[in-house]
Amino acid sequence: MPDLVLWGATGQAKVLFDLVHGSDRRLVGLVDNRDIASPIPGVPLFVGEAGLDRFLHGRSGSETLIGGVAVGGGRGADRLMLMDLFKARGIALPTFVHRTAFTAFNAVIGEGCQILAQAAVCANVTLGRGVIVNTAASIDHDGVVGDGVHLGPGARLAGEVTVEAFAFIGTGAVILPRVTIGAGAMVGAGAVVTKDVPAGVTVVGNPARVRMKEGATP
Ligand SMILES: CC(=O)SCCNC(=O)CCNC(=O)[C@H](O)C(C)(C)COP(=O)(O)OP(=O)(O)OC[C@H]1O[C@@H](n2cnc3c(N)ncnc32)[C@H](O)[C@@H]1OP(=O)(O)O
Repeated sequence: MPDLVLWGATGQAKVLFDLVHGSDRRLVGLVDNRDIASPIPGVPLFVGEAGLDRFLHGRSGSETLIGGVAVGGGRGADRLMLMDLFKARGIALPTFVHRTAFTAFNAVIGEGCQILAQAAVCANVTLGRGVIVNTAASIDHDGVVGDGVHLGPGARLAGEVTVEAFAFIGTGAVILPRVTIGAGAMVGAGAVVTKDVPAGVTVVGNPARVRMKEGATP
């Protein structure tokens, strides 16, 4: 039975703990940059990289150690950086797929992805590294989703949608067919995106429009 260590001790850690519950993976440690109480009874929390190294040195037994990064929101770049930090210590990064999720036989799923309860990753979809497909989110046929993207709960991508690296699609957003969401863009919860979204901007509403910061000139 592999032992699992998670970086991140917030809601996403609770979700991944539930995902592995009853499986052959056993959560044995949490790491977080903050010195907080462990949110999971009986699972110790270690603080920062130094804490991770203390945890590793204190381990006994021969169980394989695997890692997961429980960092959600729009923090895809942090997620990939923390994955690399685990890899540098020889900790493998499996993909987590909830038992109720659907993944097509020909979907290509990158290292360290998290596909949560009732999510759907459909035919010919490609996911990069460290992608979160949150609860009941779906990516229809031929979707291409870049590294570190997060699709929030219930987000719906129609066919042939592209989401570039580190974009964050909010809860319940809908992306129409063949649209491209640019790198690092943020799609607000509930938005309906009908046209391509440039890199780095935030869009909200139906139809989705770029949200201007106060004082910004259009
Ligand atoms: C399991 C999980 O929970 S995973 C996490 C999932 N998280 C999400 O889905 C969150 C997605 N985030 C959002 O939708 C955010 O509201 C954002 C990114 C669009 C905007 O966030 P902020 O920049 O902090 O905006 P802020 O809350 O200050 O609101 C600014 C204005 O935009 C409006 N607004 C904010 N979000 C939205 C939205 N999704 N749709 C329409 N309008 C919105 C606000 O009402 C406010 O309007 P006002 O100025 O007229 O009062």
